[in-house]
Amino acid sequence: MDPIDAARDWISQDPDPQTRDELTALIDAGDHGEIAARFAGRLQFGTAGLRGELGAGPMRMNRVTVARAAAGLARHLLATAEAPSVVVGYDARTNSDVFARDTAEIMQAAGVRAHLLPEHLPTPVLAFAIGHLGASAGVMVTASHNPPRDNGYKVYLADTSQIVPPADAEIAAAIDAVGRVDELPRDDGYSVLGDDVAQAYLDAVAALVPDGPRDLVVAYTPMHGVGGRLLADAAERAGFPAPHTVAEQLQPDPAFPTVAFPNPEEPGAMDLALALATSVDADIVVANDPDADRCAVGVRTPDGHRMLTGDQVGALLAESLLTRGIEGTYACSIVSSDLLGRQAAAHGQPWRQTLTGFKWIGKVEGLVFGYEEALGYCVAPHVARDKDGISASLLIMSLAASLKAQGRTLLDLLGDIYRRHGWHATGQLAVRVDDLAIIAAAMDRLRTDPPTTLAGVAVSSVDDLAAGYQGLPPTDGIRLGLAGGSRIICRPSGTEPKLKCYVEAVVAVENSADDARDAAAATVEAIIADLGSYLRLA
Ligand SMILES: O=P([O-])(O)O[C@H]1O[C@H](COP(=O)(O)O)[C@@H](O)[C@H](O)[C@H]1O
Ligand SMILES: [Mg+2]
Repeated sequence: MDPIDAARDWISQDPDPQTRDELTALIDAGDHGEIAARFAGRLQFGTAGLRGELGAGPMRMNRVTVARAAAGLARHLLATAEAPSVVVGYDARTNSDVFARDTAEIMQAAGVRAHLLPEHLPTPVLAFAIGHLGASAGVMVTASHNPPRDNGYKVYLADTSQIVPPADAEIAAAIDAVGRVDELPRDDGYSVLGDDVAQAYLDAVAALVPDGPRDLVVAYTPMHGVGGRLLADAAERAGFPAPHTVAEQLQPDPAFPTVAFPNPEEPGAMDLALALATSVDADIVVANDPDADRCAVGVRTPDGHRMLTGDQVGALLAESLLTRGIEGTYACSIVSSDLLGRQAAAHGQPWRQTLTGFKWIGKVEGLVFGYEEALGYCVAPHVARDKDGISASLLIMSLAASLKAQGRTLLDLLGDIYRRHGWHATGQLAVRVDDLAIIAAAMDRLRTDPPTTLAGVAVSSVDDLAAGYQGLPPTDGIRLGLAGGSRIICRPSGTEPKLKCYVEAVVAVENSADDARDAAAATVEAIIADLGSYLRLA
C-alpha cells in the first residue's frame, strides 16, 4: 500500500486522538519522508521485546501497535495453551498504563483470562507474578532505560522468561495476521490484582538474604523509575537500615528530568547518586534502572565513590553464592566476562554462555545464577527466570554488610577473586547513531575487512556469530580474538540505535596485583581507542 494510503487507513482505526492528529498533520504537511519511515515495516521483537519511539505508525509504539501485539499474542496463546491466562504489568512511562489496559481488554475479550497489576511496578514483580499465578504468559509495558520518548512491550511465557525463537516468530506471524484494530472485541471484565502479589514477591526476595550482619550505609536511586518503594520495602523486610535515596530521582517521572539517558551505564547518569554517597559517606551505592530489573553498584575508594562494572558485580554475586555452596549452572552472556567460568570451575560447578539478552540466560537448564554485563543478574531462578534489580540489590547489600563486619569491602573481595583467577578488565565502546545504516556498514566492514592488529596486538581469530558460534544460535555479531587472550565482540544493540563493542583483557597476577590490574586496564583502553579509529565512528 502507498504510505499515504496506509497512513489514512491507520488514522481510521486509531483510538488515540493524539497519534491521529500527529499523522494527519504529517499528511497535511506533505512530509512523505517521515510517513514512509513510519510505515516502512513494523516494530520487530528485539533483545527485549518490542521497543521504539512513541508516535503514530507501525514503526512506533502507540495504541494500534499495542492492540495488534495483544491480539496476536492472544491468538498464539489460544493455539498453544489450554485455558490460557496472562498477567499484564506496566511502568510509569508515558502511556504505559494505557497500553497495559488495552492489552488486558483485548486479551480478555479474545478468551485469554487477563490479570492486570494494580499500579506501576518493577518488571521483576511481573515476571514473578507469572509463576505465582500460574499464568501462561506475561506482558510488561516498559522501555526500561531507554530515552523518555520511547516505550516498549516485553513478552514472557509461562516459564517466567522472555520469548525466544521460535515463539517470537510465531507470535510475530500471529500479529501480522491481525486485521483492523477498531474491529477487535474488548472486554473490561479482566481482573485487577491486589497488593498481595507485590507482598508475595517481597516475601520471596527477602527470604533469599542469608542471616548475617545488616549494618551498612547505602546511597540509592531508582532513576525516576518504579523501583524506589519496593526496594525500600525489600530492604526493610530483610532487616537493613533504610537506604539514603536521591530525592530528585525518587518519584516515578516519565520525563526523567535529571538524566539525559536514564541508564546507569550512561556517563553522568550516576552523578547525583555518587554525590549523595559522598555526602552520607555511604559504604556502597545502589541504583536500579527505571523498570528496576537492572542493578548498578558503586563502592567507596580512597579517591571517592565510583561505580563497578556489571562484570564486577556479577563476579561478586557469583562468588558469594559459590562460597555458600549453591550448586547448579552458573551462566552469563558471551559479551560478559569469562571470569564467571573460572569461578564456577574452581567450585566444581558448570558454566554456560548464551547469546545477549536475559531471555537466553533465563532458558539455561539447571540455572542457579545468571548475569550479563549490562547490569542484569538473576540470583534466584525459582523466583523468576529474569533479571531482577531488587533481589540483586539485597544480595549485594548483604555481601557488603558481611564484609564490613570483617573490616573489609566489596573491592577487597574483588581483589581476592582477581588474584586467584587473573585480572579481568572489561570495557565497552558504544556508539549511538541516528542512521541505522551506519551500524550495518560497520558490521559489514568488520566482516569483509577486519582489522589485522589492534593496539599493536595481532588479531588471531575472526568469528562471525551469524554463522553460529560454539553451538549458539546465529546472531548478528563479530568476535575478534587477539594474541595474548584479549577478545572483542561487536554487535548492534537490539534495544537502541547503538553499535556495541565489548572488550576483555586478562592478565595473570604474578608479582603485583596492581601491575596486573594496570596492564589489563591499559590493554582494554588501547584496544577501545584503536577500534574506535578503525570503525571511524567514535
Ligand atoms: O532493557 P532491559 O533493562 O530489559 O535490558 C535489555 O537490554 C539489554 C541490552 O540489550 P542490547 O545490547 O541489545 O541493547 C540486554 O542486555 C538485556 O538482556 C535486555 O533485557
Ligand atoms: Mg530494565
